[in-house]
Amino acid sequence: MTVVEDVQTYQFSTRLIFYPLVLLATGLWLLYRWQQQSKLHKLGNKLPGPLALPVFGNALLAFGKKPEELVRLALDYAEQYGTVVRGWLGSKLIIFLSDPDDVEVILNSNVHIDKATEYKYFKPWLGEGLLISSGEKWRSHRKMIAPTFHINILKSFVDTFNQNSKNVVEKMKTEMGKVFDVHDYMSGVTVDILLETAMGITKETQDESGFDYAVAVMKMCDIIHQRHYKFWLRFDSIFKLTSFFEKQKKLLGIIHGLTNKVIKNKKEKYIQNKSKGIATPGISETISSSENDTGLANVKTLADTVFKGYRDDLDFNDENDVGEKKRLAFLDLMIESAQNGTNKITDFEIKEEVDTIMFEGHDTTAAGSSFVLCLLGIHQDVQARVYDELYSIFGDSDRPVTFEDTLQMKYLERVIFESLRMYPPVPIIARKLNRDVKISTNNYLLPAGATVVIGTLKVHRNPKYYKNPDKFDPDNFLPENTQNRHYYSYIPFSAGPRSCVGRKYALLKLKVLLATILRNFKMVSDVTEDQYVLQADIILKRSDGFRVQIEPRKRVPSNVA
Ligand code: HEM
Repeated sequence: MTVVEDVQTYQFSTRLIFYPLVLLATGLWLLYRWQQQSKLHKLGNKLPGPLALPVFGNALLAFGKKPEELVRLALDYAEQYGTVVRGWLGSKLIIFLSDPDDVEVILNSNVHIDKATEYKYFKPWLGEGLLISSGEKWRSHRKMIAPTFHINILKSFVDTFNQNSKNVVEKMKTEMGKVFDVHDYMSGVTVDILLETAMGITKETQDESGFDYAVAVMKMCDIIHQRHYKFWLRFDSIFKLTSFFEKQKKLLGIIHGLTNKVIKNKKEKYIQNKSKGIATPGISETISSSENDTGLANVKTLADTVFKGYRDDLDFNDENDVGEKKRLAFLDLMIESAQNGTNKITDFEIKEEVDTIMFEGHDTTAAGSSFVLCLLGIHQDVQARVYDELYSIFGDSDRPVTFEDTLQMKYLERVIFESLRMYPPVPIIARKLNRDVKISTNNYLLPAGATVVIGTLKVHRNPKYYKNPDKFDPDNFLPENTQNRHYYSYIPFSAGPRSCVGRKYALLKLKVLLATILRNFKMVSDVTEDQYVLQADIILKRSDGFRVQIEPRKRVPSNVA
């Protein structure tokens, strides 16, 4: 090659690189200028938050971080910038809120009820079930599903809660004297309970697939969580090229395998019964009359005070009980509605709702109960008080828990509430703003198009509402401390029209399950709370594992033991 040819080749390859680079830089600059002019950016940039880079925004802050490091990062920013923090994920505006007044504006609204676009990663798994759906579909399904967790239906579940709690106690006995992860046991038992209660699948027709299901759910949550904070995984085209996609396919095979089997069994049973002229058994009649006999109708629980200001449909459902309706458990109602056309729901929609309830109904309570057991292992004085309360109700008897007993478990209830305060199983709630909204902090105007993220963990640790917010203290829920507290300073179940439909189910189940475990075992833990490594997955977990030990419980008051 001659020198002239050399120079020509060099000039040609330089142009080949130079011009596309200029074009790309101009494109990015124009995009940046356009972003700066838009209303979303103008209003977004008035909010406090870390310095954002052109085009990337703050996306690189999460780069290379492990899930457990993200909790610390989020809390540090909240510390630095206050109760309103803005972040840019590229051109996407994310606003973190943690002041109860601001939280109330969003959660108590009938306008800002659409879930953030980030929930779309759940779609291959949950479809458009209640957790994700919006508009008329959400409204009509919520109206149908919320009453299936009516208090009268829940009372009929108490025997099943007892039986399964006893089963898990038997299984846990094999761990005596060892350090073990109690979450494994709580996952298994909460899946079994859901299958038997909400889904109406009897023990005889269950197999071991419940545990595989629970493990698959945990792994699926991890993939979805990674898609939230690793921005390149947000693009389906890139995600499909990664190993996560293949893993997700396998996990969904296990998860949907179980839910499809559950629906198929139930449907076959319904059709069989129908051909024999047998109607699906309802629930209300027997329960309403037994409740009146014991005079329990007016007994108020801590939940009645704490959640009074939530203004959701759960209390309305209970207080406006006509008493004569035939009540059906969740899946019975879905199947019957689809078969006889009383409520408009297709087979595909039933599947979406079954997947949603199976997930929301087990993983949350598995985390909730595991946190309580670990905390009691640390706070022996609190555990002794819980045990004494249980002893005063049951003495040394081994009898099962009744619904009436649960109404007397006042201290255990405070312990559960305090644990849900410090370690809320659902650590964030995210909404998409379809309209501009003014919040009370500095009268900020949050623009339509932004994603609002409510950091429950932060809301629950506000020193204005909790004297020692980082200290585990069940007395935070003494009547004198709850009476005048801002309702939205405690939102483990969210609040307003999109609050958790399973709240009452969860609290009743937790009482029966925990009471049974604590009547049989003393929890011990040598891990202190400041050693917990929290992982703000979809569900809050300890990435160091829920490690505890158990000792056999002597059935005598704690000061005699
Ligand atoms: C300790 C246990 C539980 C906690 C802490 C909890 C918490 C929550 C929270 C915070 C939400 C709102 C989520 C959001 O807006 O992104 C929610 C929604 C929901 N939960 Fe729960 N939950 C629990 C147990 C249950 C149970 C046992 C069930 C069912 C059996 C259930 C079913 C649902 C459903 C279907 C929704 C969606 C409601 C809607 O959007 O209309 N949850 N839960």
